[in-house]
Amino acid sequence: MSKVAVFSAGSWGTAFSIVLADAGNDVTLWARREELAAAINDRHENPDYQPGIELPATISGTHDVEKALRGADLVVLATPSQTMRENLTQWAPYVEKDAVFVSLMKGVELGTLERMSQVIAEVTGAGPDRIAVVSGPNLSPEIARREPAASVVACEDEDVAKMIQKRIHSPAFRPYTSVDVLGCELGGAYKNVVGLAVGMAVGLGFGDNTTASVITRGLAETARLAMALGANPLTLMGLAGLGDLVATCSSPLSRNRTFGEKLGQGMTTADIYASTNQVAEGAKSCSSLLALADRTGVDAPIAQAVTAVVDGRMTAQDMMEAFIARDTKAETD
Ligand SMILES: NC(=O)C1=CN([C@@H]2O[C@H](COP(=O)(O)OP(=O)(O)OC[C@H]3O[C@@H](n4cnc5c(N)ncnc54)[C@H](O)[C@@H]3O)[C@@H](O)[C@H]2O)C=CC1
Ligand SMILES: O=C(CO)COP(=O)(O)O
Repeated sequence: MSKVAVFSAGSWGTAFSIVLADAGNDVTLWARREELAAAINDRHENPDYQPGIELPATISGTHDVEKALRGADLVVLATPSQTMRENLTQWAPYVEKDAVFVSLMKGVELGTLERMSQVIAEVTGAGPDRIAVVSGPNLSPEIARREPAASVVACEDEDVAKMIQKRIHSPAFRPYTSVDVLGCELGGAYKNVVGLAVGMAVGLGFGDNTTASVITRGLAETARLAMALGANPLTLMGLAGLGDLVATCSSPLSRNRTFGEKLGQGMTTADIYASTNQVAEGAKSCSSLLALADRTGVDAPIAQAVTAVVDGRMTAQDMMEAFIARDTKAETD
């Protein structure tokens, strides 16, 4: 059986470990806390992030980095994007020589404005044939319950994408291949920002016309930036673009949409952070995506307004009014 190391035992790392185990892999799930690794081994459950879900026997927990990585030919990364560089710098010396990295993360690093595949390349020196991303409409509680879903595995080397596709195709999880790593990563990161804006509209009490308008203009904004940076426009119409955008913006399970809803109801960013232990990537990546759009010369009104609300410089109500009042233009400009 092939061994996969998964870092770490949060919501998505745990749910994806179930996919990997169901697809026939031997999974070692690394947990930051020893007690959580012990619960995974003793109770076959992750009580903190996927409570009530029985984990397959082929998933074992560990707090030992070296043990997790020994013999693993796939290294799956699912930590918050903003800590990845620091985390991977510590883990990289223990990674097997030819192991392939699979990023599940949906964020853009603050400061460097790098996508996660770029951070992985920089920290480890791995080439594009050893770096893949998996992205799509994959809300982790539904995946953990084995509800049917599809996703995209992207790698610049199509043969590697195909190899990973086989390794993660389970009875409930259907992966498609792509070579458009950039398009998949930007789709995944941007949908979180749009999810925040949609959540704000919901929190303000607005209905489906408002949310559909924000979702659609959000897709236009995502596509504008992604295409300017060289992505395939069809990627944005696919599972890692439209698919994930729809899932995130329509589901109360989305942490980004929920974060936005709380902002819409008048909570401050600091209060929302204090109320959850789970990551809402868009609250950080809104400003890195905005900076990336500025650097690329692309208009990004949603990222701009969401950043202002998250930073406490604008209210959600003012954001919605500003969207409507913007200079009018052609839809496809
Ligand atoms: N939960 C979901 O439905 C999905 C999440 N993702 C993406 O996966 C990534 C991880 O998200 P989740 O698992 O949902 O987050 P989470 O908040 O549920 O779990 C985060 C994990 O990272 C660990 N962690 C937190 N801070 C850390 C640090 N400083 N150093 C090392 N580890 C740290 C936590 O202990 C936990 O194991 C994010 O980029 C997210 O956008 C992608 C698809 C689906
Ligand atoms: O990426 C996700 C679904 O595909 C999860 O969304 P949230 O991070 O908003 O919960």
